[in-house]
Amino acid sequence: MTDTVLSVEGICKSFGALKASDDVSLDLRPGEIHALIGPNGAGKSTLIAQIAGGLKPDAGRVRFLGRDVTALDTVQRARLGLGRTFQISALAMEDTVLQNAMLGALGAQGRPFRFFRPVLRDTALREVAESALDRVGLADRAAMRTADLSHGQRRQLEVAVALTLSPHAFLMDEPMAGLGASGSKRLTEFLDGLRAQAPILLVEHDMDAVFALADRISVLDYGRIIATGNVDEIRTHPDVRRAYLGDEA
Ligand SMILES: Nc1ncnc2c1ncn2[C@@H]1O[C@H](COP(=O)(O)OP(=O)(O)OP(=O)(O)O)[C@@H](O)[C@H]1O
Repeated sequence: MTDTVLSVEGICKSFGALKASDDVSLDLRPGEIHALIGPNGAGKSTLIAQIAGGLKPDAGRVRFLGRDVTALDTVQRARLGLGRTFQISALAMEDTVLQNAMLGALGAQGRPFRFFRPVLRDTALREVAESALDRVGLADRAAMRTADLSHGQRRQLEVAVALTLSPHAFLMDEPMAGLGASGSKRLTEFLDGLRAQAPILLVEHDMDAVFALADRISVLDYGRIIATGNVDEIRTHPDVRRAYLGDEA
C-alpha cells in the first residue's frame, strides 16, 4: 500500500438500473501513467468524477496519499494535491492565458475568483502561474487572449492550471480529444515527462497515445474492469480485443 498514491477500492455507482461503476478497484503508483480505456459509455468519466469528488459513490472508497478521501469534495481533494483536467474546457475564453492560469488556480482552491479580481495583482500567485505556463511551453503566450490559442495550446493551458497546485497526482479526461496529429504528438511528449513530477490516471480514446505512454492500462467495459496490465498484456488480451480493440490492435 505504501507504493500507491491513489487507490479506488470497490467503487459502485448506479444510475437507476444501470451499473456505471461495478465494483471497480485500481491504483496509481508513483511515476506511472495508468491509462483507463474502454468503449463509449463504459463508465470512464463516471469513475473519474468519483475519484475527483464530484460524484458520490454508492459503495467503495477512494484513498489518496494514504488517506481516505471518499467523504471529501472536489475542492478539498484538489487542495490535497489531486490535479484534474477536464473533458470539456473550463477556461474563460475572453481572459488572457495568464489570467486563466491564476484564476484557475484560485478556483481549484475554492476561492470565489469571479469576485476576486484584485488577486490578479498577487505577485506570488502570478509567479506560480508564470512558472506553470513556462513548464507547458506557453510562457510567450501569457498575454494572449485564451480564445486565440489553438486547441492544443488550450489543452496545455488546462494542464498548466492543474500544475499551479503542485499536484501529487493528475486525473486527465481525454486530453488528446480534438487535437490533430502534431498536437497529440506534442502533448504525448509533454505527458511523458510530466509523470516524473506526479503520476497520471489518463482516460484516453487515442490508442496511439495510450500505447506510447501507459505503464499500465485498465480496461472498463459495462462498468467493470475486465483487465489491467502493461501494453503488451492489454494488446493481446482476448477479452479486451473482443470488447474494445477489435482487429486494430
Ligand atoms: N448522471 C447520469 N445519469 C444517468 N446516467 C448516467 C449519468 N452519467 C452517466 N450515465 C450513464 O452511465 C454510463 C457510463 O457513462 P460515462 O460517461 O461514465 O462513460 P464513458 O466511458 O466516460 O463514455 P465516453 O467514452 O463516451 O465518454 C453511460 O451509460 C451513461 O449514459
